[in-house]
Amino acid sequence: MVKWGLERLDELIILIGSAQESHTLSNPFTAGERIEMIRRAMKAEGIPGDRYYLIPVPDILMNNVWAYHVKMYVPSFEAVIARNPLVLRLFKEAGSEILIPPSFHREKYNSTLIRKNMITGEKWESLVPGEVSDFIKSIKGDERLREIVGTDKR
Ligand SMILES: Nc1ncnc2c1ncn2[C@@H]1O[C@H](COP(=O)(O)OP(=O)(O)OP(=O)(O)O)[C@@H](O)[C@H]1O
Ligand SMILES: NC(=O)c1ccc[n+]([C@@H]2O[C@H](COP(=O)(O)O)[C@@H](O)[C@H]2O)c1
Repeated sequence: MVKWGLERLDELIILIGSAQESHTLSNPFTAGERIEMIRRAMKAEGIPGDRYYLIPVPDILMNNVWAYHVKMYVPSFEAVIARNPLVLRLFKEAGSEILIPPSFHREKYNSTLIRKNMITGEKWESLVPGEVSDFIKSIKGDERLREIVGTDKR
């Protein structure tokens, strides 16, 4: 998605959504850990640090004003790249230009599936960049997820 975006725009602002969350089943990693994963993956792909910003944005209770809440955290932007239907709707309603990237093997590159495999002990490493699996293992992230769901036997 990043490469697709950088073919169309000079710089990307990558939002770290639900930034207040960590240690949950759907968001096991802190915003800071997610920043490290993305930076490592970008470096490995040779994407220069001056072509993207990483900005953590916490959730709010009011969907209707979320796009304006995001705008408060980021520099001005030309277009929004997203596939999530709620994200697209909220930015469209707030008047932003929308770019929808294609789905790149979404059947396997899918965070819910990757977390499920971490929990059940199936292979997940090949579904993320090598630098990201190394980082997750270095912080024992897969163990953390198993503990969160209570399946860690120790
Ligand atoms: N293979 C892909 N091709 C296109 N877009 C993708 C792909 N994988 C992820 N995305 C987009 O990147 C964003 C993050 O997806 P990701 O699966 O990491 O987390 P998510 O949407 O929060 O899902 P989950 O609820 O499974 O954690 C989404 O907007 C998604 O549409
Ligand atoms: N009301 C809100 O806080 C609100 C609304 C829409 C999306 N979001 C966030 O935007 C992100 C969307 O993520 P994906 O594009 O990865 O599906 C999530 O972190 C989600 O929580 C938040």
